[in-house]
This record gives sequence, C-alpha cells and structure tokens, in this order.
Amino acid sequence: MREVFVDRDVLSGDDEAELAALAARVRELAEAMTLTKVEPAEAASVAAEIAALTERLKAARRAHPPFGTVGESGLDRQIANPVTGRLNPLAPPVDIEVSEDGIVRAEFTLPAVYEGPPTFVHGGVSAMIMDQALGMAAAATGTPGMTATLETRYRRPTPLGVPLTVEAKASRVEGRKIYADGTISGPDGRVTVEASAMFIAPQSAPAAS
Ligand SMILES: CCCCC/C=C\C/C=C\C/C=C\C/C=C\CCCC(=O)SCCNC(=O)CCNC(=O)[C@H](O)C(C)(C)COP(=O)(O)OP(=O)(O)OC[C@H]1O[C@@H](n2cnc3c(N)ncnc32)[C@H](O)[C@@H]1OP(=O)(O)O
Repeated sequence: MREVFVDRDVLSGDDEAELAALAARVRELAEAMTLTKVEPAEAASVAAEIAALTERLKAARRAHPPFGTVGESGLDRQIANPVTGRLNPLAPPVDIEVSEDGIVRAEFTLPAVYEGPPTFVHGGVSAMIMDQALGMAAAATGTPGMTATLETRYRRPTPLGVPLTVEAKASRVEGRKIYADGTISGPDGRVTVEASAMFIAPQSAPAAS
C-alpha cells in the first residue's frame, strides 16, 4: 500500500471538533453563496474577505487530510471524506452508522448545492453516497476494498431538502471480492435509488482499524 495510507496526522477529539465547526461554517457559506442575490459589488467585496480568510488557513498546511481517532466500528478515521467527513465542507455530511449485524444506515438531508434536475438531487451525488454506504457495508464484513463496479438504478427523482434514508448491506464475500446492495429512500419510504457494487480487497490490505 502506498505511504499515503499511513503518513497522516491523527487529530484529538478537541482538534477535530474545532475543525468540524469550521467546516460547518464553510458549508453554510457555500449554500449562502449559491442562493445569494447580493449585488455584484457586494459579491466582489465578500470574495476579497474570503480570499483573506483562505490565506489565514493556508498559513499552516498539512500535506494530506488528517485522520480522526478510530471509533468502535473502525470505519470512521477518514474525517475529511467527501461523503461522511465532518472536516470536509463538500461533504453533506452523511452520518453513517454501522450496526452489529453489518447494516449500514443514515438519515440525511441534502441542500440546494447538490441540485441536479431542478429541486432534485444530482444523480452523481446519489451515486457517491451509495458508493460510500456500500463500501462501508463491505468493510463491515472485515474485508474493505476498492470499488470495482457500482451500478445505480434511479427509480424516482430524489428530492432535495427533505429527510432521506440510505441503507446498505453486504450480500457475500468471494475471496477478495465483496458484494453489497443498498437503497436511498424518501420521507414516504419509497425507494428512489437502488445500487449494487462489487469491491475488491487490495492484495495487501491495511487493517480497517
Ligand atoms: C477504499 C478502501 C481500500 C482499502 C482500504 C483499507 C482500509 C480502509 C478501511 C475502511 C474503509 C471503509 C469504508 C470504505 C468506504 C467507501 C469506499 C469508497 C471506495 C472508493 O471510492 S475506491 C475508488 C474507486 N475505485 C478505484 O479507483 C479502483 C481502481 N481499480 C483498482 O484499484 C484495481 O483495478 C482493483 C483493486 C479494483 C482490482 O485490481 P487487482 O489488481 O487487485 O485485480 P486483479 O487483476 O488481481 O483481479 C482480481 C479479480 O477481480 C476482477 N476484477 C478486477 N477489477 C475488476 C473490475 N473493475 N470489475 C470487475 N471485475 C474486476 C478480475 O477479473 C479478477 O477476477 P477473477 O479472480 O475472477 O479472475
């Protein structure tokens, strides 16, 4: 495995909480930016202030995103992941729980920055969330892997701004191949997206925890 898997700063809970709070503010900023109606001069003024803030953050910079302290499931160290990462402003974030029987589940709501067709979630965003949920379900078997195939079936449009549920579970492990299936459903319980994936464990996989 490449060095990037091991050469990471590991944050304490307090450091992680402060950076997670910062990411939450940046997430709000992104949504406010997408929906703002301010005049061009005000937009330019805000852009200059944000550029100054960006310089302050760049004053102390890591080579790679940090890892968090690993929790019980061992699947939560990538705290800057683009789906679940509380430290990643691009992540919704989706707070995925893994139960003892290997079922992966989360409730989440997607704001306007994830819009594809008007008022609905972009299909690539749904696929990204499914990839993560299915990958965690695969890893819950004890054999994490790289996504080799991901099939998404979009049954209905997925609405923005309402509570959605993602669920996934591994169906079987065949040597280095792990198969998993899952769904995203709307608040009425109707499935909007179905997905199936096959993950392949690297020849020399690092442990999940
Ligand atoms: C991401 C985790 C990786 C490991 C991490 C370890 C610890 C992490 C802990 C926890 C993780 C927690 C949660 C995970 C959450 C989310 C997951 C997101 C994952 C991603 O977002 S990941 C990015 C997208 N993903 C890629 O970037 C993959 C690029 N790719 C490759 O890295 C290689 O391509 C690889 C490794 C896939 C295979 O390479 P390889 O050399 O090991 O494979 P090899 O040739 O030995 O084939 C062996 C058998 O698989 C068949 N086979 C191979 N490839 C296939 C394919 N694509 N489709 C169908 N069958 C395929 C062959 O036909 C043969 O089959 P057979 O044995 O039956 O002949």
